[in-house]
Amino acid sequence: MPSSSRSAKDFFRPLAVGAPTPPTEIPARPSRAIHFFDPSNAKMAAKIPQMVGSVDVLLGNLEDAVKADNKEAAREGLVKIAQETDFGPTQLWTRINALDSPWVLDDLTTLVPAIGHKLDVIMVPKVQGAEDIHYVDRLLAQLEAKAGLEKPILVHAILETARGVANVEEICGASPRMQGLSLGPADLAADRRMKTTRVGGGHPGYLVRQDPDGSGEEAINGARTTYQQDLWHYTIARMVDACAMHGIYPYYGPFGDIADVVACEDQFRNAFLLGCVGTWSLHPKQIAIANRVFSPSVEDVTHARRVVAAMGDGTGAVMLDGKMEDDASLKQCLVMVELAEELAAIDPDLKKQYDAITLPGEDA
Ligand SMILES: CC(=O)SCCNC(=O)CCNC(=O)[C@H](O)C(C)(C)COP(=O)(O)OP(=O)(O)OC[C@H]1O[C@@H](n2cnc3c(N)ncnc32)[C@H](O)[C@@H]1OP(=O)(O)O
Ligand SMILES: O=CC(=O)O
Ligand SMILES: [Mg+2]
Repeated sequence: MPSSSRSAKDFFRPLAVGAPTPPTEIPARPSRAIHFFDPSNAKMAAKIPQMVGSVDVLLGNLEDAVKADNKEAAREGLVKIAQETDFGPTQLWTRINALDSPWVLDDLTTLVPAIGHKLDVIMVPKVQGAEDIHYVDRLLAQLEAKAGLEKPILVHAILETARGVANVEEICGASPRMQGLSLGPADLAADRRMKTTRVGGGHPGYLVRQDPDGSGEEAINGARTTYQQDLWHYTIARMVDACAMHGIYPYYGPFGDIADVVACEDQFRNAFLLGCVGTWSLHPKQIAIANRVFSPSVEDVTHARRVVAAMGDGTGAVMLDGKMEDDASLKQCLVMVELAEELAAIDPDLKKQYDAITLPGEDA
């Protein structure tokens, strides 16, 4: 039973007469990169139609990073772009302003009637608890009913306050519209009073140091290897569990050091390995990084397919390359194979690479 004040029998009922029926399952649509753009920035906005098809999600950002004086222009700009663009296979998302801001009500009451039929997901920032999702859920149902929408708009929460992290499970289970969660490391760091000044990524001061080679002062002050740690491990791990428990999807968030494409790739990969399905892209050059990292490698898909083939009916244990494989490793391999199939369906380059895989005993 979802963690909600609604009873199980009411959970999937529309919250307004005439609103579309909420989904009982959230589709696993590829969303490796959620690419942010400011619809009030003419140069950026002009690039959006050409980006369709090259990125899984285009997100018109209305919140932080849009100047207060441009909030209305951003909202109107998004309406125009959405109305004039055929998004084909690319999803259209928006990030609305915070629920306590002076702009959010107009965001929702403008966007849903104007472009609700094109909006796949609304990202809600600074979500503190289930009550925030309940508010958006009801308002969306009312607006969808009024606009005559047939498909419910999904909701994505950014986890970027200490209270939000403490309430992560109830947020994920607050509505059948919940599509997923993103980490908001910049706001979260501020809210937690962390002593960082960056937008995501690691910090050279957050480390562990190799033990001294002996007990004297010389050993203590001598050369000792240090290992930088991931500041976001705890929060991402909590997000992944909460999302998996509720059948929704976790994402890393922003990586603000646009020039450092290497550390960006590392941060994205940590999130991918822990269970995230995608990340944000703030600059066009981060899209290729996200697409690469959040697509299983040909080597991993090859191995996964070999395990699937070796495991026959999926039970028991077999040896492959000197390693034991059984029902549980098979399940991990199926995650990889299914993801590869989903991505191949929308990415012709990946499809070519995955289709070229041949297993021992198969014809090339
Ligand atoms: C903590 C958070 O809330 S994170 C989420 C909020 N932040 C954002 O959404 C930031 C989005 N990104 C941006 O605003 C910009 O990319 C910035 C400010 C980071 C860098 O912008 P610039 O200094 O203009 O980058 P740069 O000069 O490399 O841009 C190259 C080209 O790409 C365009 N471009 C830059 N970012 C984007 C983008 N996100 N989408 C589309 N086009 C973009 C620029 O307009 C420029 O176009 P041009 O060649 O026609 O002049
Ligand atoms: O909104 C994102 C963040 O890091 O804050
Ligand atoms: Mg934020």
